[in-house]
Amino acid sequence: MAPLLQARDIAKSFGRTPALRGLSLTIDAGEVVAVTGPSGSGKSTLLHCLAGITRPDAGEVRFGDTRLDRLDEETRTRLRRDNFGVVLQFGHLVPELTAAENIALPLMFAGAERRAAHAAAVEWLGRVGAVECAHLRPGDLSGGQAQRVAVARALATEPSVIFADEPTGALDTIAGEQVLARLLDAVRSRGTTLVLVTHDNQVAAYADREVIVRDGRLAEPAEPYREPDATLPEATR
Ligand SMILES: Nc1ncnc2c1ncn2[C@@H]1O[C@H](COP(=O)(O)OP(=O)(O)OP(=O)(O)O)[C@@H](O)[C@H]1O
Repeated sequence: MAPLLQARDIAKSFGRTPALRGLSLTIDAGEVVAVTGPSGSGKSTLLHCLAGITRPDAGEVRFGDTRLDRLDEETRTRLRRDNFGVVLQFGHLVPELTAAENIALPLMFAGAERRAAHAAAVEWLGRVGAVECAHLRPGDLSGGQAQRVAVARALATEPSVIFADEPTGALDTIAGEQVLARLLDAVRSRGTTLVLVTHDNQVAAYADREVIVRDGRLAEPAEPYREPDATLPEATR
């Protein structure tokens, strides 16, 4: 399968603080990849580079055949809007708009007429189990409801990749599991690629693959493959 997202040897510093120090990662279409690692190791910076939000200081980032790191701001923004969905730790919904309007907004940016966008928004709220929230404003939603709305908003434009940065990090276990289950159901049934930053091993366990970031690089697998000890009898190897 052709890789959908590729980072090759990317580096990024903030002032004198190196966040990424030569990291390479390839993600195939339809993969669910969990990005884990210690606090401050560079997970969010990696996500932002892959999503074309941050431009790395060095290295390459590809989405399909397109070099994201070479695009100008305007083209990158358009590409992001057409292809990527983002879910952050605290939904980042527009407080003045209802849940349905929050979801309808990106659909209208993408060219949908208001009434059709609203109907689609309500349908998406149904799919994430939050249809009762349609007319509520973010201030009246629970944390779990707000994250479901944020998930619905990210999914509604039918992006090929969803980038999620600690999407359940602010929720209790049960609410977090429900949000995650809806997100995973939706991406798996549509073949959407999901890049999920999490510090939670239980969340990472739902992914097809876990990559660990340490000090701005990918860590070696925790338990690298070891050759069986040839001096032992076969049955005990
Ligand atoms: N906008 C910024 N300005 C200055 N320093 C930054 C900025 N973003 C990240 N950094 C620094 O870069 C390093 C990596 O940060 P990053 O947020 O990518 O790590 P992380 O693994 O996602 O951390 P956490 O799990 O705590 O969210 C840290 O030292 C951080 O302080």
